Amino acid sequence: MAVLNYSKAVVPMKSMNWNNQCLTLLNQTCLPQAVQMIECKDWRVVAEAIRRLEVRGAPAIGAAAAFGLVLGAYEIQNDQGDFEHNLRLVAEELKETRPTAVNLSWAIDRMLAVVSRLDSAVSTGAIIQALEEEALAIAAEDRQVNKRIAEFGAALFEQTGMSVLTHCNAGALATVDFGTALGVIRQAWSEKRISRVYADETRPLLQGARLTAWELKEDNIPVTVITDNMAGWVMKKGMVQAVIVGADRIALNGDVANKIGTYSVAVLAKQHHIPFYVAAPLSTFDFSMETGEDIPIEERNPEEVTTFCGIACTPAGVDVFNPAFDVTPHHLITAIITEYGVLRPSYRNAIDQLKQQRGGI
Ligand SMILES: CSC[C@@H](O)[C@@H](O)C(=O)COP(=O)(O)O
Repeated sequence: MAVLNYSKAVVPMKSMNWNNQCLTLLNQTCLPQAVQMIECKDWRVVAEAIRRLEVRGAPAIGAAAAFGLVLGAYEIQNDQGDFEHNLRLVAEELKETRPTAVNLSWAIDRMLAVVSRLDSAVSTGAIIQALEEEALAIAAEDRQVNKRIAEFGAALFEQTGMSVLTHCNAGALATVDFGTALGVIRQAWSEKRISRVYADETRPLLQGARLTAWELKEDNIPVTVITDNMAGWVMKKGMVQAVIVGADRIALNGDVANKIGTYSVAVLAKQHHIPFYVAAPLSTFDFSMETGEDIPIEERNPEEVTTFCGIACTPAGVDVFNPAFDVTPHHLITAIITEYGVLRPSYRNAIDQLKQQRGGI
């Protein structure tokens, strides 16, 4: 694995780049202290980067895994045995890197569907080319989708100069570019509808304090970082007029899995009569899941909780519970902003209507 350190001036704020059979990832575990790129020429490096959260955020891990599969295809092209069978083994390993964000399996399934559609007589080289084109399409579409989400979402902020609260990081880093919740914020800021963002620090891995604050500062959007336990007081004092977050998986009834702590923020927003918005592309919807009850919740290494910046902050050997996500029930969600428009309760009906309009999804 090659690691490159960049000066700030030459880094476009994009989470990844594909060039000449190499996926370059902006290493998010190093931010904000260092801007470091990881060069992935082996699909296993991509898989490890997803596991370690070097690349993270639902749409970003989907796109990274798609490029990972292309790297896998290049590697196995001269192997003994059936190419498609071996490709599916790589696909399975990539899919298993993180369980909650459905964009990961969505992207891998979309890649495999390309292979299934091709004539069986087609050469391995042509299959790889088709896979590479599909991965590039997934990445390119992500930006366009986020721009559409941003336009629909910004219109929800009807006054000028509003303050909003966000949790975790649903920005350019968490997508290929621009972001979902932070995309809406970027757009609303440019239209002067939003004047300040409160960023929950988002324990245990500080995606809010490290990543959201970094992105917003780079864009000169005023941001105030608060610790997670301050959100209620900030709402009580009337300091925020809306909450907007991203999502990792949305069930048919509108239940939303997102970074641990999102549920608490939604409960607080309800108590303070503050609208709670979710911004997510259709690739984050899991149409096979009736409710959020069935969404698999990733549990991560206890060390993420027992240490802070590498220093032990609990007694050795203490029991730890470390779910990376929680599920916010649909009744706490004011609206879900997608690239096809704003969905309002009942989400089941709204999703059905969307399906009908699009002739299936
Ligand atoms: C547009 S990103 C939406 C979500 O993926 C994001 O809010 C989130 O929960 C990310 O969790 P992470 O564990 O950092 O991958």
